[in-house]
Amino acid sequence: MTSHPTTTPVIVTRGLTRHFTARKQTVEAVRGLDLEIGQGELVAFLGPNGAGKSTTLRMLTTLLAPTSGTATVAGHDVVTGQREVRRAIGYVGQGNGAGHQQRGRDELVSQGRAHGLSRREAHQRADELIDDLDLTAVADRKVMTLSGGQRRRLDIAMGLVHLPRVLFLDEPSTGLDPQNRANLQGLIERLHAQTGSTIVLTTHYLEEADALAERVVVIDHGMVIADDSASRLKSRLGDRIELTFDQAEHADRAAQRAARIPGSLVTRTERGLLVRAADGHRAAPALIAELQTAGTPASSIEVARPTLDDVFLDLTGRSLREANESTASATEGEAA
Ligand SMILES: Nc1ncnc2c1ncn2[C@@H]1O[C@H](COP(=O)(O)OP(=O)(O)OP(=O)(O)O)[C@@H](O)[C@H]1O
Repeated sequence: MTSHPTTTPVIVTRGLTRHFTARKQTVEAVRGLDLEIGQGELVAFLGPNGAGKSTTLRMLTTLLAPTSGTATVAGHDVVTGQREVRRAIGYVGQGNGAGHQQRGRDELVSQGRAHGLSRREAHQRADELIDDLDLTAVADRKVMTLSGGQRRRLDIAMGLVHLPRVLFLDEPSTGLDPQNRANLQGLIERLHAQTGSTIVLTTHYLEEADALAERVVVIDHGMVIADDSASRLKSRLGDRIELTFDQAEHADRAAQRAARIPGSLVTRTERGLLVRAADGHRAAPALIAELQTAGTPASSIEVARPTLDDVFLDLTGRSLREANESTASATEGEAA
């Protein structure tokens, strides 16, 4: 289940663990993470709220010390080589990094100066980033007047000022509308292609992990439960063919026929059959034709390619979409 980087690892964790104790209760936020991420990979940590994604990121960015285990980033230990790690990385947290009253351009220049660039270099770098992150029209406005999407782009620009080898983005598109989310994803892909730097982001959006990441590390209850490309994770599960029949004996005969589809897994349902097969979408037309010829036609058929939510459901017995929705409504309830 684990995919190994083909390039030199830039992030390595061994048994990385973090516990929190609050009101005499211990929360095992991250439980023994073993990961290797290669130079230039674009990786998404995907998991429901509270899975341990941010805690992992905060340990990798030296903001939080591990309870046990080790992690190295760009060859430096996150505990003993904090300063070196910080120099090698950019980190964009969930909050906004730029000051509200400042202009975006000034914030970028100050950030460059803080990283040791000369005034001229800092201005030059700010210009480049404003261009790269589509901020030209708004760079001279006060940060507080920017839209959510524009602020996220400015935050990412802030994280990139010092040309980091590794960029960490904690839930970059949370709170953005679908259009801005899509724009931001396009931008992250473009940055990755342009700079070749390693990008690690956390998300609980299935579509985002699917569309963006070359590698999806699925985290649940503080542990890695799957680690591969989205397409491989899904293809292992197989397409889903759902057939319904007017007569039970037709379904019986169809089950025998469907069992001959290579690698298929056939289950009887109340009204028919559920078939899982790697190339189900290709096998389905022949199956329908055969059932028709045999005089046992299906009354309806639905073919669906698996989603990452199906993968999560298969691994945990829970839907990630529902897990997120229930946490969101619980949080709204608390806030009310
Ligand atoms: N400072 C803290 N004190 C106590 N518990 C904490 C603290 N930080 C995180 N936790 C707990 O650790 C667990 C993992 O939290 P974490 O923020 O890493 O999850 P996450 O996967 O990033 O979730 P989200 O998508 O909501 O950001 C949760 O149960 C959370 O409540």
